[in-house]
Amino acid sequence: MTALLSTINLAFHYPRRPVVFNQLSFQLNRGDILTILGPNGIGKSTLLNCIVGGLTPTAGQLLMNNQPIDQLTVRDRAKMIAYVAQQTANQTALLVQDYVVTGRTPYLSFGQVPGVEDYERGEDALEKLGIIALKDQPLNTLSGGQQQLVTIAKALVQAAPLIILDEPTSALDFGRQQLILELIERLAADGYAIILTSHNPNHAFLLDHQVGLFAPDGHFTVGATQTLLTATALSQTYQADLKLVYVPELGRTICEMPHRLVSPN
Ligand SMILES: Nc1ncnc2c1ncn2[C@@H]1O[C@H](COP(=O)(O)OP(=O)(O)OP(=O)(O)O)[C@@H](O)[C@H]1O
Repeated sequence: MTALLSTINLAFHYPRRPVVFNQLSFQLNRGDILTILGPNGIGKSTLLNCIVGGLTPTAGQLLMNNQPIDQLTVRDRAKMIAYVAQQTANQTALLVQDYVVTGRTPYLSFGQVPGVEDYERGEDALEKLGIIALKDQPLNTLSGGQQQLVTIAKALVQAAPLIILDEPTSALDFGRQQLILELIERLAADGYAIILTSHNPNHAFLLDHQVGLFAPDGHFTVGATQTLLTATALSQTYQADLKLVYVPELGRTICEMPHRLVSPN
């Protein structure tokens, strides 16, 4: 079977800076979820940026359906990959519904304005994310978490088979985190492939698909959550003493910090 996305021996370094990653390979098919974990500053966003074309890998290949991604036009790439960058405050005064519908740009010809169907898709996405009530509000009047949900809605209307989410839950409360993780599961069940980054290993345990784990030396390993995420691997990754606990009520393992952060004398 042809993989939707293949990264083959990918390497990257910023100009005059050390290597961020090297010999990085993995494949992703429709229906797959890859949760990327790793310490701060290790290269998670850089890897995503290479995949979406914001950065050019210094070595290796990136293929989409066996075709080099850099041979796709910008428009075709946008039809294949929807990308939600790490959350920063968005100062645009566009109304939420008008902003979300810009996700339809790859499907519009030059100068064509979005039509009723595009707006309906936008409303659908806002409904899915539970924020339809915000549709007439200017984006720059929303909270960080609300903006994060809006940018995910924009990615959904792009209707690309690969959705890349850089820390999609970073600004969200517990309930909204659950909503996004459920949405990711539903999208995968509908045949989308999803790559997300997270600082919370429990997101990987909850999603229970594939994990991409950056070690502190930049080495990247991909595997099934249950196999790859051992207490030793996670403690090494985060340079912390972490415990894995099986919780019968949840029917799964969770990752926790030790009971006491500082032992009593
Ligand atoms: N534009 C840039 N120029 C030079 N170095 C950069 C640039 N952007 C990032 N870096 C460096 O590349 C490395 C990887 O950064 P990246 O943002 O990919 O890490 P990350 O794993 O996403 O981090 P975090 O979890 O903190 O968001 C870091 O050492 C960072 O300082």
